[in-house]
Amino acid sequence: MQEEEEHVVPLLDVRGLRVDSASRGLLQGVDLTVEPERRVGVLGASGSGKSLTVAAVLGLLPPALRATGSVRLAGAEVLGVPAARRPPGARPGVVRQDSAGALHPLLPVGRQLALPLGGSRAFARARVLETLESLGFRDPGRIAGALPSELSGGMRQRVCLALALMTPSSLLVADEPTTALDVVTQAGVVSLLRDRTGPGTGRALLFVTHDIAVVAALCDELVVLSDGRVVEHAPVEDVLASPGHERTRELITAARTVEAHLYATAEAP
Ligand SMILES: Nc1ncnc2c1ncn2[C@@H]1O[C@H](COP(=O)(O)OP(=O)(O)OP(=O)(O)O)[C@@H](O)[C@H]1O
Repeated sequence: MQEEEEHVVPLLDVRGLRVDSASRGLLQGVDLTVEPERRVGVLGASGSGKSLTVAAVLGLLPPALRATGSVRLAGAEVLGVPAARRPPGARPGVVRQDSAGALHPLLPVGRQLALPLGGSRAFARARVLETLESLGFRDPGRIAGALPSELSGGMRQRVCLALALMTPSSLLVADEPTTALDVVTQAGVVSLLRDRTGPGTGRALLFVTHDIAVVAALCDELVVLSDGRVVEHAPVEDVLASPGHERTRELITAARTVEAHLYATAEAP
């Protein structure tokens, strides 16, 4: 008897995604899947197509660009459908590099966090305080009453993560969330993302970055984009041990060079 192959339905299934401007092709047919509770890193040099791919997943492509292909999220076709018109499960939570821009500047963060929640005010407040506390805020009541401008960059990034966790979607999209942070704060955000996504959490992660070291610390799989195409998609440890594409080798070599330089600088008298 033939052994039955395990078939996992992807949570996110991007197929043949092309994005064209009036003058040229920007994405040349991106294929990308994220299975439930997996953490997938998307790596690529500047201009390789990471932001456009994420924008298509989030429903944020600029109207002047033409997109074809398919983006299925939690069973729904969502290519070209803005987040507000999608079923709740197909509106991913998002954490971006620009935490200040992602939050309303004049609304206390507790009120912003309560917006996606239904139920009574007391229920929403309890849920907000509990989420803030679970993300390491020692005085969640004070944070809930603060304006975004009254928080540090790292604190704002944790508030954005709290906001993303309020959404009912099983996909969290993180677009360069640690780039603007110092190394210690960066490590804290990576560790929170690791706790809140992956096996047993009910959430998968699509993590976009330039930083291969962060992908190695956080992700199960790595997708490498180059010139608007996926050139490699494999488990992280396999890619690091034996990169299958020239572009991946370049990214790994570049990361090692930076690391070696940092060590040399740190050890210099
Ligand atoms: N609105 C737009 N109109 C025309 N071209 C665009 C637009 N947005 C992006 N592009 C082009 O599409 C290509 C991919 O851009 P994208 O922003 O996805 O790259 P990226 O990998 O996210 O780069 P970075 O790491 O620098 O953010 C680039 O050549 C970029 O110039």
